[in-house]
This record gives sequence, structure tokens and C-alpha cells, in this order.
Amino acid sequence: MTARIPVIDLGLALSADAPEELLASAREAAEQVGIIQVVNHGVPEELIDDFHDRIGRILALPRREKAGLASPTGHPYRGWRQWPDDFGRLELERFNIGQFDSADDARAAGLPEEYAGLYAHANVWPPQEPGLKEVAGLYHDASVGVAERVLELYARVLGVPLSTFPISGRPYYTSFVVNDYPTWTHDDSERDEDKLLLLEHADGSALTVLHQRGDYAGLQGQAPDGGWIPVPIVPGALQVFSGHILAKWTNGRLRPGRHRVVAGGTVTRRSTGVFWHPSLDTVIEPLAPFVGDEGTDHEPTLLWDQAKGQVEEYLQVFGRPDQIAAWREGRPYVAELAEA
Ligand SMILES: O=C(O)CCC(=O)C(=O)O
Ligand SMILES: [Fe+2]
Repeated sequence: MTARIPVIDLGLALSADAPEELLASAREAAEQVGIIQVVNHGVPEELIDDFHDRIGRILALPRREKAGLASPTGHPYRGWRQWPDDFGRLELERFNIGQFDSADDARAAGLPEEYAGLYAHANVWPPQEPGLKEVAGLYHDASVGVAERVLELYARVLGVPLSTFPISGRPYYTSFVVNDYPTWTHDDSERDEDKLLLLEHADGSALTVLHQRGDYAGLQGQAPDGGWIPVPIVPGALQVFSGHILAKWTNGRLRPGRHRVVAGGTVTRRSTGVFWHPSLDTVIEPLAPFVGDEGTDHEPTLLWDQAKGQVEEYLQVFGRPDQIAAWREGRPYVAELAEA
């Protein structure tokens, strides 16, 4: 059977009378690709539009003004940032929002002291868009609700109770990013591999809830045979990727959704991802119903051990020398771009 990325009516799929074929298509996609699109997902269209429009006004500001929205301390996951490729050509622009505005806010929300330092580098809230913070909060929370409902769907299609997954009663951990991809004017290669704006990867989350807008299917998901399946823009739909945590919980029964982004289209492509994880003190390991007689090859890992070193690891792999210097010295980093 050819792997597919279905569009699932989430409300219907979670209802008592969900059609069998709908549940089967969700299960097949989760087992084979790790990506679905969802509609009737419960996030109001006006909220998605409001967030999209507000962040769009920020991204449309002149570069000089946006440079003022870079993290004041060079944190790679706060505020505005541009990613040039090796030729200095703009590949991706991002606006990152931490789960809490500050370590104090994290403590006040009940995050144990040992983790509060993750939020020592404040969020950047653009003065140009005073309502952004509130709308971003609503959008984030609604996306978390979608992740929770998709996990409920996957529990259902796997035939296990939702309580199998260690997610209740403790604060979840999230990250939140807006991606803005330029149109690609540098060459007219026909090969997608020559026009990658975001390299293939699977997310480190349990589930990622994405919203995409543009005029072409730039997002692709990987099929079991290694081929790439376009994820078309379906108005109103959200995309949900299974991350490494879900794959590990299910002992590999559910596949982590590998995905990448290629250039194309005539307008800027934009996506917003909310990466949903269990609480930072969770030991991530295959869960009992998924471990048969043959056991598991997965070692247990503490989520905190993954989260605490994320910035250093990222900079070691991808950081440019001037970016690393800025971070070490606690000053903003704005990438050099080649002259257009
Ligand atoms: O832009 C997209 O569609 C995907 C973004 C993504 O994969 C990510 O931010 O991890
Ligand atoms: Fe991703």
C-alpha cells in the first residue's frame, strides 16, 4: 500500500461513531509516515488568522527594525533570527517564543526551581505589536489542545487507554516557533534536493502541531521507502508530526514523522509550530503495552537531559563563529547576509 498523509476530521475521529475507515487511515499514517493533517480540530479560524496576521506584520518590518527584535543575549530560541545558507543567501527567518517569559514566570507557573533557568533569557515581545503576547498565548494553548486530542486519537487507534501515556497531572513542556521562508530566486533547478530551505529531520517532541500558509506544497513528509510526500496546503487544516518521544513511547510502533521544506511558490511561505512534550522530569522509555516478549532496544532518557543542553548542542552543530561569540558574550546576534 502506498503511504499517505490523510486529512482527518479530528472531531469525528474522536466521536463515539467514528467511521472505521477514518480510524484506519489515521492508524496507517501514524504507523507509516508519522504525519497527519487535521480539520475540525477545535482551534478557531479567527485565532489562527489573528496570530498569523500579527506575526506577519512583524516579519514584514524592514530588516533594520527586525534586528532590534533579536534576543538581547544572543539566545538562539528567543525572538527574531535569520538563517543564511553557506553562500549567505537567506533560507529561513524565525521568531521563537519560550514557554515562559522569564524564570520568575516559570516558577510562578509551578515549574520546579531546577528547571527555571531554562527561561533565564527573556522572550522578545515586539513593541510594534502590543497585542501579540496575548494572542500568541491563546494560539499556543489551543495548539497544545490539538496535540492532546491527537494523542487521544492515537491511543484509540492503538487500542490502549490514553492514561498509558505519562502526560497527566504535571506541567507539559513546549517550544514555539514561527518559520518564514523566502521565495527562491537563486537558481531554477528542478531537483527538490537543490532547493531545501529546511533539511530533513524529525522533531524531538512527542507531537508537533503546525500551521502552514503559502501557495505551494513546500512541506514534505518521508514515506517508509524514503520517498517524499508533499503536504498540500489545505485551508483550515493543521499538520501534526509525531516526534521522537512518541516513537519511543510506542517502542517504534508509531513512526517519527520525518519532514523537510523545499522552496517554490510565488509568496513567502510561513509555518508556526508548537512542539509539545511531557513534563521535563519525565523519563522517556517504551511503555508497557508496546513492549512485547522481544523487549526493546531503547534506553530510558530523562527529558530534562535533552532540554538542558539544547542550546549548546544546537550551537555546536549549526552555530556560526560570530553567532557563538555573541552567545558567549551575551549580546544580540544578527546574521550577515550576502548582498542580494
Ligand atoms: O515549515 C514547516 O513546514 C516545518 C517546520 C519544521 O519542521 C520545524 O520548525 O521543525
Ligand atoms: Fe520540524
